[in-house]
Amino acid sequence: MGSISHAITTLPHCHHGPRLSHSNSLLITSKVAYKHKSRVFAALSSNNHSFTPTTDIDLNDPDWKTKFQKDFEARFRLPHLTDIFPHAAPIPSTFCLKMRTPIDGDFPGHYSSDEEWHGYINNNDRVLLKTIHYSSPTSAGAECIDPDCTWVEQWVHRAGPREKIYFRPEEVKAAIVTCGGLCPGLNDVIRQIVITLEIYGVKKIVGIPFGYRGFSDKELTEVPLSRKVVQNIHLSGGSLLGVSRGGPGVGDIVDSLEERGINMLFVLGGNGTHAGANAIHNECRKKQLKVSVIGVPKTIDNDILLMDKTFGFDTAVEEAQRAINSAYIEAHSAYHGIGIVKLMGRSSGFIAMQATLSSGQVDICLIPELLFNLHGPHGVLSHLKYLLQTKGSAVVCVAEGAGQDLLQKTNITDASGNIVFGDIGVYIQQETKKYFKEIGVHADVKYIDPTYMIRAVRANASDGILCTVLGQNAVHGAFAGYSGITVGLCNTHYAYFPIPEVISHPRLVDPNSRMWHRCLTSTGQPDFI
Ligand SMILES: Nc1ncnc2c1ncn2[C@@H]1O[C@H](COP(=O)(O)OP(=O)(O)OP(=O)(O)O)[C@@H](O)[C@H]1O
Ligand SMILES: O=P(O)(O)OC[C@H]1O[C@](O)(CO)[C@@H](O)[C@@H]1O
Ligand SMILES: [Mg+2]
Repeated sequence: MGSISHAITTLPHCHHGPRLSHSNSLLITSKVAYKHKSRVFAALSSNNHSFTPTTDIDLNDPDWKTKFQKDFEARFRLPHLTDIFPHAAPIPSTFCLKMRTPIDGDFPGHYSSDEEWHGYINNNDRVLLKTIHYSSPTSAGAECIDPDCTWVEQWVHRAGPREKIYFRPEEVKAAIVTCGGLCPGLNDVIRQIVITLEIYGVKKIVGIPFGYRGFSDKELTEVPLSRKVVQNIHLSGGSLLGVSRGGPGVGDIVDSLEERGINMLFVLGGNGTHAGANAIHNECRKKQLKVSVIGVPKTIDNDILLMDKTFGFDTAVEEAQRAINSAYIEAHSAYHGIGIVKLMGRSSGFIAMQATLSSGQVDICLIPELLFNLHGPHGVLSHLKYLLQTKGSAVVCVAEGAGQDLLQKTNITDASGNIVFGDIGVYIQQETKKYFKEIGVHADVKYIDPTYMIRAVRANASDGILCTVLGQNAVHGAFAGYSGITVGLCNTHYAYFPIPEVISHPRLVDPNSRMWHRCLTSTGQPDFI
């Protein structure tokens, strides 16, 4: 490890660099990381496509790179039904776009396939996880494994239809469940899963109402799904099936799967939902059940690791523009106007950052990843005073998880165990009013909280496409025999990931990334510390 500490001591210090908020230090798990926490955080943990090795790397070992890649390949290997059913025999895929006239009746021994069709993905196809070769750990947003930033290819599995499948469509009962909070695009994904299942020839498709709770609540009954039922559901926001937090334990869910005869489960949700999906997958394995559990990441917060973005995020950013623009108009039209907009983002400030970048109307963007002071000579309030003096008005965009250290802890959790935050938007509004009154400067403060309005809208065009492809790939993954996996966009391609790899911690905005620097360039804000 000597070489690492040498490299780290030669790193230049950024005098105006951002102070990382407390949550970031929790992410540092690798041996490499102990040496220089904040830099390695930037190098390994938070970026789009970074990851932290589970095993220690001995960089003095001349073979470290090969070992690293072997470890990586093993970690990203997709769990498959043949792991527990080694003799499971595949059949030719029933998914073929060349001969797609559905066969009437009940599968008379042959499926609509065409051996000449070349539309399949080979199991050995891979997508490159990281595409930038950083030449120095000091490069903005650098993700390096060793001090020389050695180029190490990291490949993940390409998503899509396989030539051989491990389920006979007539033996499939597929279920879809949507959990957690709402997110634009849920209906688009449900719709596409149903449509694709039907193309494979599946007839039994159901929706589980109101998240995992639908597995245990006897009052709630399965929703039969078909192309006809889902045809137009993407035209509205929300979830056809309903969502919930909390609910039954994994054992009860798996018992319910068995009782209902469900052997394909599509789970749409965020970190918590995916943790649940992985536990369901593991329990099914333990009980030797031939069930495929496939996740589709759903979070407007965009806090799932390794993916370009999650569905609903683009729509959220777009919708946030309306609130920011209103805040700007209000602030700009008032004498010494200050507009404050709170956006979602429990631990990740992606919506606030991107909405700020996109609007061009924000002067101060506050995210959970970075500590800030409200009061004091370098605090937000003193900068607001400066903005009123120089520009006449100001707009603040704050993520809901930002500045929680400034608020009284609530010690309240929701049904899923997530901490209920104090309202940072209201707090900033109140403190701003108080501050300007105290210093005798007029300020007209307007506060906008559009959070639930943003989450409830239907997906925009770009999310509509993302949802469509994710939904289709979820079904391809299940028929291919995988389980305990999720699907995501990776450098513009679609990939399958083992669930634990994408939820080991929430993906965060990297304060050393170019994107955050661009945001700072756009707002012109200082560090508030
Ligand atoms: N570690 C876990 N293991 C098993 N199930 C979990 C776990 N964490 C959460 N769940 C279950 O997953 C469901 C959704 O969790 P949660 O409310 O945290 O939403 P989420 O999937 O993270 O989505 P969101 O992004 O909206 O927060 C709940 O029903 C919850 O009980
Ligand atoms: O009020 P609810 O349903 O708990 O949802 C709020 C949470 O949902 C999220 O949008 C994640 O889905 C977070 O940003 C937010 O904290
Ligand atoms: Mg969550």
